[in-house]
Amino acid sequence: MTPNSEAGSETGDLPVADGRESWRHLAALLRRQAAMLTAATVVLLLGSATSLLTPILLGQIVDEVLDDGQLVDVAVRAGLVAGTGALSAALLLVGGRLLVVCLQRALAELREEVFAAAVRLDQRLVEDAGTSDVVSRVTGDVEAITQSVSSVLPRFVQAAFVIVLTLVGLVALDPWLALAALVAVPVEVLTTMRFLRRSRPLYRRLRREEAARGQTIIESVRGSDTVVADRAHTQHLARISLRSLTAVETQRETTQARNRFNGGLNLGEFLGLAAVLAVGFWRVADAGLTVGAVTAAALFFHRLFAPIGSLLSSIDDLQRAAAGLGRLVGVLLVDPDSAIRREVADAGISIRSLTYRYRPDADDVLDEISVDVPAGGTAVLVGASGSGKSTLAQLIAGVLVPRSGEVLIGGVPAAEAWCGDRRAVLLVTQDTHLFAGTLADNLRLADPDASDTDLWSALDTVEADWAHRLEGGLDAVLGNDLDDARIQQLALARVLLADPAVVVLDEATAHGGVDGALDGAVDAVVRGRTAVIVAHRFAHAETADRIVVMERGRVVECGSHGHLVRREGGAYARLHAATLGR
Ligand SMILES: Nc1ncnc2c1ncn2[C@@H]1O[C@H](COP(=O)(O)OP(=O)(O)OP(=O)(O)O)[C@@H](O)[C@H]1O
Repeated sequence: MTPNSEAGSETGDLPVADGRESWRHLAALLRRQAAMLTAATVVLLLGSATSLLTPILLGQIVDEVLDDGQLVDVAVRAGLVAGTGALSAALLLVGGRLLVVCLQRALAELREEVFAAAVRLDQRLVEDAGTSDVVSRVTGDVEAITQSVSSVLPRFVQAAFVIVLTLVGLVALDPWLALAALVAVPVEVLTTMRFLRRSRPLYRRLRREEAARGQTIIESVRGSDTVVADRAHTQHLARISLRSLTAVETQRETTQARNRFNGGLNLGEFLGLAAVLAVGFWRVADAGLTVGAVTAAALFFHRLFAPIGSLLSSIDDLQRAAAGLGRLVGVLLVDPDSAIRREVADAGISIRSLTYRYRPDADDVLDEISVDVPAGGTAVLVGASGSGKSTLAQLIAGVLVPRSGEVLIGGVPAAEAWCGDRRAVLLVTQDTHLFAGTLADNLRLADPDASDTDLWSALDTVEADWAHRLEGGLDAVLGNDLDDARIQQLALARVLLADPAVVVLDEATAHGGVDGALDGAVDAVVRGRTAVIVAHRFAHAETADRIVVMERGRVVECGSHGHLVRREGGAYARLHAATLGR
């Protein structure tokens, strides 16, 4: 990973690309749209050039009127003003649209790359940085860039073209008038430099603070059970308020900076226009310049200001987009292959003195856990909601990495455990997700090389009889009408296809309902592997090698069903009795 130059300590370690890195990436994406980009540039240049004719024609109309010219000449020129105005508007519209299309295409590619990289990120890095940091990059930052790409950038490019061509026109009309117009330049430059110096760090701070606020909200919602149990509403609300207030305060500072910037721009415009009119007065009196020419120059200058204002105020949005781009490209800087792979000796699980907290400043949710599951054995985790079962399951699956103690699969840390070219351990949760595509697409995520026969065999093993009734079979496009239990069956079929040595099922049968419709599928998936099952019912506990009973992040009992259920007053016996009594 490249060093993180921008991410603050508050949001951990996800890198942010610097300007050069972001530009290099953007340029590579734009090169793929070279033809359309060239067409857009040519059309925009033509549109800007055509728009220059309007002030010249209006100046000529002024001279015609002052010289008592023919009405028909005035009318012809007025017609030309309307015609060139319409042509210029049409060209600028078409050029702007072309530009938006190629920028949107480039952005779509970037978004796909970033999304693909985000889902491959090391979970520990994501947790350290704060989940909401990743989420805000693929949502808020993408939104800031999309907005710039769709409206700000085309406006910026158009404005830049109009400014350059208008300056050329002004010099051609009368160099003294062009010189007078330059009075505005130092005011504009100083105002802009001051604004850039002030706003750049402000925008970055704002994005960080918004991410931190999002993270606090996510944590409070995720841990709502504990918040309610500990009666910690007030503290959590206070933390959210504090983070929100900090972000609002920074937002206020950015608005203030922007207002000062706009005031500076207006002052520059006033000084420049006054100078052009004063010099124009002198040039008409002493150098024989026509009133029409000075009118054209004043209009040129005035016209210059709309694009200058638009260009300079676009800088504001472009900076926000640039900050977002740096954060997006930063996700691409994380090397997904940096994860260490180590071959496991066998499929046994060994957990030693494991303690875990989600954030360095949070409380421990697991405390000194030590459990062994021999290769091929099954352990069932039971306990009240919030006791830490899912956290332990994720640590065993290597999705989370211990902060203290160890979780070993076949002698190597779970997150680094591989069997040949596959991960040694796989986690299935109750979060059912159907991926867009066909039945085969949903299954081949686990093994892209699986044959149709392999897919049918996996489906039959998890008792997914419904798949045979689908029109189109494996090529049937799956839709929202597939219920959660069926989607869960697909997840279990994927385990068979991925064929890991160790499987962790976190409430993976929850959608099977109380009658245990998925129990047969789970038995099939567990057969021949080491398994850890987080159970919401006791179906698998009765046949498991060992049951691990958890309370408030600790293991309070461990043993077989027969042994634990007979322990009078024991935690498992109580849970079991409570479930039967339901
Ligand atoms: N991503 C997270 N960030 C912060 N805290 C979390 C996160 N996930 C869980 N927690 C907290 O960790 C503690 C243990 O939660 P965990 O989900 O592991 O328990 P559980 O026994 O699986 O509960 P349930 O049966 O309700 O799923 C709880 O206090 C929970 O609020």
